[in-house]
Amino acid sequence: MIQIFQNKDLLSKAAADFFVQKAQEAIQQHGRFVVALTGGSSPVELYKLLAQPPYTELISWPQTFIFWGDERWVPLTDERSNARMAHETLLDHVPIPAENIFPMRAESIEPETFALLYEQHLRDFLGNESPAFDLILLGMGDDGHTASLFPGTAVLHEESRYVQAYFLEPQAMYRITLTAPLINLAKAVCFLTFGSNKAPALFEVLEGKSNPEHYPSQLIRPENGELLWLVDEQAASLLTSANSGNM
Ligand SMILES: O=C1O[C@H](COP(=O)(O)O)[C@@H](O)[C@H](O)[C@H]1O
Repeated sequence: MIQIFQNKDLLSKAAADFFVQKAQEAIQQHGRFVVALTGGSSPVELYKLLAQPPYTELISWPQTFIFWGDERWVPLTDERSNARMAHETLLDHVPIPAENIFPMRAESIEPETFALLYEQHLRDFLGNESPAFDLILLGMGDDGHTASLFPGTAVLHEESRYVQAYFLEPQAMYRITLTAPLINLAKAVCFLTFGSNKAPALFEVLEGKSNPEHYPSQLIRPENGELLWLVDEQAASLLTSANSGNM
């Protein structure tokens, strides 16, 4: 489902409503809410909203468990860290126990080893049979990447591993990412996409030919879960109206 908003503020409010709804549903159904956060610029407003009333009071933070969809392999204090941004905008301002937060980073360990450990932890935490997050938040880059699933990378072809680390040559840094097979087990996946710079890729992802090698966001198709695209009018400017619902 695609929902189109006049601007980023309305989109972020809708994302906050969706987050609260998924948190309340999950806690009512199985006593906890397990979510993977996204990095980048797209979720900043959402995280700030979740840290404020009325949203923050509608979420049971002690029953909320935070993972990440991807990370830059940099120290948690580095300004490029997705976890640092989430702490600054959200996690440092809500009553969530530190032991409920699982950043994709540890010191004194190789990224590939860390990815294996993170995957094992997720399998233990979510259940090995079908490790399904209650919600995965995603952004989409101007090039159609999502999480750290970048165009032309081998990780796009991953079929069995749920977390992978690899060296991303153009950025000269390691990336850690959930893979498409794990993301597609989620009960709900929500993309946040705004700005005219995203319009060409959004058109290709949603209405272009199947080409996940160039537009990795096309890989995200939850098997049994809900897929929601929250998009602003600028990002949606190239979509046909048949594909969208304006809000
Ligand atoms: O590298 C990344 O980029 C994507 C998209 O970022 P945005 O700034 O366009 O929102 C993001 O979803 C991902 O978490 C991040 O590591």
